[in-house]
Amino acid sequence: MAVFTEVSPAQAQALLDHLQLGTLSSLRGIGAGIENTNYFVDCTQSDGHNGGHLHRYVLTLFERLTAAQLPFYLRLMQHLAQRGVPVPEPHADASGQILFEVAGKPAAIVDRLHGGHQLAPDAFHCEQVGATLAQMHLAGRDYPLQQPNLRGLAWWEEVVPQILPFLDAPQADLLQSELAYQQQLAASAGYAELTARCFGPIHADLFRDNVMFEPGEGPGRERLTGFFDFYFAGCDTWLFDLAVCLNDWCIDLADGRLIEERAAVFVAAYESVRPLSGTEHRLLPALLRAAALRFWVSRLYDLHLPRDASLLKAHDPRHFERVLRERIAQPWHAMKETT
Ligand SMILES: Nc1ncnc2c1ncn2[C@@H]1O[C@H](COP(=O)(O)OP(=O)(O)O)[C@@H](O)[C@H]1O
Ligand SMILES: N[C@@H](CCOP(=O)(O)O)C(=O)O
Repeated sequence: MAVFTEVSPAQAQALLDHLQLGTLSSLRGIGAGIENTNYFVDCTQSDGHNGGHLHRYVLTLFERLTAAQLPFYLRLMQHLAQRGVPVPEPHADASGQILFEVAGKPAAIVDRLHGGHQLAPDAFHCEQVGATLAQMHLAGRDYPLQQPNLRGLAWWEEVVPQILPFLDAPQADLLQSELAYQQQLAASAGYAELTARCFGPIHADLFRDNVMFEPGEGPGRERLTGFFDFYFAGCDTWLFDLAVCLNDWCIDLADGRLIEERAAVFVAAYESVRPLSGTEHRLLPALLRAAALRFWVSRLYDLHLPRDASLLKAHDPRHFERVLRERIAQPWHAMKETT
């Protein structure tokens, strides 16, 4: 069940009319979401010939985020799309508004990306995600809105004490010691350099299920069509975003081990667009630990302290416990480009 709020064709058409997007031809609820209500919306726009062109959009009704919280995310998508980053662009009305109300919920219409997820990525997929991630970071540098990463250190400090009673002793030790390690890191001169120079809007949740690919030329040459689901975005170090990606795109999901060849390709592609500084190279192992901790904490929190009437289906926290233990036991440095 992922359509939490029903939208009628008349309600969808009213929004399409307001945005001058054409005539509704199909409205289908999307089953995959766990957080918002999403519909695929197809419509035709008359060009005076052949019955018009088909345009494909996604209508999202926000079930958790409020109208006050949404501009940071939606304006970021608009900002990035207008700078050529492949992300769904929210459609604006004649006055420039991009946030509307449908069936009593805040709502937006964005472009539909072509293709589907690649849940078993190879080096070619990682190369494309790495390069596009760096492109996105650079394009976000002049984004004017500010919001911290709401799943960053301050949030870990707030929720770790609430989670600890649910853990066994080795888990509690690991959680506390890793939090202390990350607090020290955040207070270090190297980290201050990252926040001063290598910082901006990040996606912060760019897992395999938040990127689309479509078939390309030749077998195994799928082409990236875009990043989506920006609703954990915030301002943080670019290196944290890279670490989140490496911990999902470049690991063996069975045991959390980093697949070093794939990670090296990912980082090299990223650096082909934005080279990492010496400090970023030095701190990558620590940020890989931070990125593992972030999702271990959120998964523990969602499992043990679900929000009232939560729509979330909790993911398995043990996966990111394994990833964290791996990153501590086997720190990984990307080779620094020397050319
Ligand atoms: N802009 C988009 N283009 C194409 N498909 C999309 C787009 N946005 C969402 N989807 C589809 O809807 C599904 C659910 O979206 P998602 O953002 O993950 O929902 P939720 O936030 O509820 O988890 C995705 O897996 C994807 O198939
Ligand atoms: N990627 C996170 C969960 C975030 O949910 P999403 O489906 O909205 O991306 C995790 O794996 O814990």
